[in-house]
Amino acid sequence: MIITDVSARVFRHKTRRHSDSAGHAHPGPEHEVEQGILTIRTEDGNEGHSFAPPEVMRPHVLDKFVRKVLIGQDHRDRERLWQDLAHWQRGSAAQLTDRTLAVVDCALWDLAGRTLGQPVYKLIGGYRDKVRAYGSIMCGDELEGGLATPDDYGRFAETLVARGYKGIKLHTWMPPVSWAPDVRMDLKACAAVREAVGPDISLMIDAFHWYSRTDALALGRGLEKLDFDWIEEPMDEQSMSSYRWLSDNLDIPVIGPESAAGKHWHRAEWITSGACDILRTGVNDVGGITPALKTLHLAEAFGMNCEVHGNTAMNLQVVAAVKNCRWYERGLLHPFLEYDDGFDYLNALSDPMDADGFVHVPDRPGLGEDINFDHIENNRVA
Ligand SMILES: O=C(O)[C@H](O)[C@@H](O)[C@@H](O)C(=O)NO
Ligand SMILES: [Mg+2]
Repeated sequence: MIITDVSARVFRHKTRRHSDSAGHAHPGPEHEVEQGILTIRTEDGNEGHSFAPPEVMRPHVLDKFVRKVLIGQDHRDRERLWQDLAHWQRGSAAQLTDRTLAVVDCALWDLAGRTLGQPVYKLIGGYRDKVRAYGSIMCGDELEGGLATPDDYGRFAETLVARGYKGIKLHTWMPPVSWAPDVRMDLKACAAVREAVGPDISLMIDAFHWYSRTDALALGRGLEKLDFDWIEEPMDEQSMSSYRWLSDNLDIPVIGPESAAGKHWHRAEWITSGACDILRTGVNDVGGITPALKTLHLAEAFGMNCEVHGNTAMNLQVVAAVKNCRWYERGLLHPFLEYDDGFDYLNALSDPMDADGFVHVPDRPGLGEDINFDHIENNRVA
């Protein structure tokens, strides 16, 4: 049970996903990128693993903070280990981030599951073994036949419904797209999708994240006419009062915060201030599975749903362990990419979806990732 080692490996894998200057993903030519895998090992030889960008588990962070908290401790004491790391953030000169807390917490949950031969959601307390997915479309682009026009979105939405999705979220056009942002174009894309899929598919938007209050209001009013289920991150989430103002002035549910710092503590303030109608959390956004569960349970106490941000095994395990979350966010999707091809460092998809749009939680232990360790060793860079 005692943790004896915490290590990071960095390896290369191939992908066609590229990040733009705002960090949003778009398709491009196949290239190699670096990925990190954190491994926590105990005295009896059991291991837990979690993936994250290499900088999140760089030597300085592991040496100065993570190893000092974990080594010699009982790996089952996840709550205390998480609290100890979270308390060290204040005095870490901003070097110990929520993303590092997340990868450590996820590796500890994976370790617990692999040690006991159980999936994480069963350790938490399972609620379901499959969950409806919404297709989360990439931000718009200027690629011919990609997501360059409202009709492109409409055509792609038709293919997603044919694949089985019963919900679709549009990330619309944002800079560095040359003419973005544009509320009218956002609404044209949303109208094209509603026209293409009909009234029975749930639709949501995740818009340009820095609209003014009046632009966000105009967008929301337009979406109400298209019967969208929620409006997400149309303004800077650091202005909670702007979201309270928007929620007061719109009928369409406002969801958030996704990217605002402050973990479950700040999300409690969003609830009590009336800044959102649906809460939002994400394993990477709040520092792990442990605080993501705290956020979901907080929302439940207020009679609210809380939607979980992002795909990947760790978010699926959390969604499978709660009732007050309608969807699993499956993406990001684009006409030029085949999401079901997965990654070359995993032997199987962590979020397989059936023809009815249900994602089935893998019955594998821990986070449920079928890791290709040969690929990792054969492509190591550190
Ligand atoms: O901002 C991004 O990187 C993407 O939009 C990403 O966070 C996306 O997954 C999202 O916002 N989902 O809600
Ligand atoms: Mg979002």
